[in-house]
Amino acid sequence: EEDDVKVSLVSFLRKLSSNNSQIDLDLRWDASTDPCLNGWVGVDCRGTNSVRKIILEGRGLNGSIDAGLLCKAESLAVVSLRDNELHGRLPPEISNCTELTHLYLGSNRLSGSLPSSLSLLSNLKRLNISYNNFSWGLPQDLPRVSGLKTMLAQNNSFDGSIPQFDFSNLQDFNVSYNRLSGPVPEGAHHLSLESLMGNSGLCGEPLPKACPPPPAPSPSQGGKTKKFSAEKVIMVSGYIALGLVVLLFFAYKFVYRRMADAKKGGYEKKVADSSAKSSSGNKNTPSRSEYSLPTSNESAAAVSSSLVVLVNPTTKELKFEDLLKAPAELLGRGRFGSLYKVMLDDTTALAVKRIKDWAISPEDFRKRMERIDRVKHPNVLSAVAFYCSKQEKLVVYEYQKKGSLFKLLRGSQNDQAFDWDSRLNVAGGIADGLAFMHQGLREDGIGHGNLKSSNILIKTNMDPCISEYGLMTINNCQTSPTPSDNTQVSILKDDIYNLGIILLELLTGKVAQNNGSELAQWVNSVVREEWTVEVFDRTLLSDGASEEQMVQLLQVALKCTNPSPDARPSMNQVAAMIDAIKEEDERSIYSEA
Ligand SMILES: Nc1ncnc2c1ncn2[C@@H]1O[C@H](COP(=O)(O)OP(=O)(O)OP(=O)(O)O)[C@@H](O)[C@H]1O
Repeated sequence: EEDDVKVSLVSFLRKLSSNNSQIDLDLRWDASTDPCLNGWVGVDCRGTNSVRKIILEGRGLNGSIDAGLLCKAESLAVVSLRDNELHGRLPPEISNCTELTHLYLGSNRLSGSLPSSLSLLSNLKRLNISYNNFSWGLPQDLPRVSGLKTMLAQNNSFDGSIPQFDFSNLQDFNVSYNRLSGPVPEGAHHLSLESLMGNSGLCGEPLPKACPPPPAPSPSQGGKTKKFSAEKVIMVSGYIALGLVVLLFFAYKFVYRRMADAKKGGYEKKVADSSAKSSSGNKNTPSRSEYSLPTSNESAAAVSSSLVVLVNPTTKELKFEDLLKAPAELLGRGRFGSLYKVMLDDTTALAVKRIKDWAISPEDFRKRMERIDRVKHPNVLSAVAFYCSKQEKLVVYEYQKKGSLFKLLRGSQNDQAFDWDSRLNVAGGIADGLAFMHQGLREDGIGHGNLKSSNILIKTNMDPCISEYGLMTINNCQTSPTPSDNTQVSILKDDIYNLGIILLELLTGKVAQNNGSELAQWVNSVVREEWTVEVFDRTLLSDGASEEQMVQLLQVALKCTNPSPDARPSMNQVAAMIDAIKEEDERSIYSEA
């Protein structure tokens, strides 16, 4: 019996590592020894012969899960295989692990449908399958697992509707960035937007899009809805646009009233007539014009609450009302604000960042934005315009249709090509842009402040361009573990740390979570063990990318992510180091030729 379990677990690991004997050696799983007494790495026992936990996180496992073999260890309660490169399905035999309470499979490449037998795991408390490629519907009888407290399924390709969970019992729930559709279930209306967004077909509270009126019966009982018809897509985007216009309108009215109230010391009853005419305002120079908002003249806040246009994206000059009127779509909502795609006309798309909770005065904000606008680099996205009032801060950029580096990296996990030359070019471009900005804005102490792969956009020629420069100060955000005693310096040191994390993402093909410290720790631990090659994205190695250059870039990344801010290089030095690697690259191409 017991031997059976050992043999099964060893075979399970073989399949998990796709027969990588080095991993077998490292983990010391050996059927002739005892998992509980002989220290099988990643295995935890209760007593002597009952395996309770198997934790194999971030070990570069790239095989598949044989749940039949795994669940021979019947007493298993915790299984965590997250942050690997596992592919294939989650087999239905997972239900043989009847004692399972925690199943963590996040950040792998698992695909196919989730087995409906999951709902037989009656002890399951925490399920995390986020950041995989699972598709089809979420099992509709999953809510049968009555003790479920965590259900994280974000960033997959699930379609169909959201099952009727007992939401009052769920502590963590996230199904964002899938292809779910239909109404948000009753009982889920109190959930945060973050846990549902990124599903273009979902409607109802808390999403901005209302559901169409009844007769339409709730779609997809079986959870296997087909793709939307073109008609539906058009209808759905119509609703989003409408919802947003209404939302922005009310936001604007709210902001205006609050300002009017403030001006009157809060005593006088507000008499603001928000139907005030849309005055086109006092036009100044064509390159930099300020438009008064449609507030009544008595409002002294008119100067601060104005749309400042920095460049003209179209022949006609942009007005705040144009933004309000145009169809818009919520692209994302981060910790620091939301981003809307606004279609000015058929050809002009803008990205409007609405910054949340930034205690900066409108005047300081205006100065800051204008200061940043004076330092221009091809790898840094300049703002088209910005709007500021006491409550509302918007920054308008040109929409970049190729999307972000984050998206590109995730795509490359799904076998979309992102070769070494392009990655090196992206790395160099980001460093050049940042070095230029750091130099130009050093005295003002303006750094990027929120550097991460989703804020690196990819131009049509595959060059990177850095978005949202300077929208964070050390006070409203701290992304890296840099102590903030000298804030001016530390925001720049923060950027360098974050660039290091982006370099690690480019090298490993893995997407960092939170501030990337886990990714950095993992890379450091592998490098310490002298298994450096193990950290690199396998697709790069199999493409024949230069290992020497990858090691060189890795060294730059590790310098940038040094836990001690003072030990990190300056952005100029980073740019120079990457340049040197690139030059060598070019030389090697020539010599081969
Ligand atoms: N100008 C743009 N053009 C196209 N896509 C953009 C543009 N700016 C941002 N995006 C993309 O829109 C999505 C949402 O952006 P948002 O800035 O809200 O997210 P975030 O960067 O994850 O969060 P935050 O910046 O608030 O920390 C991201 O995937 C981002 O890459």
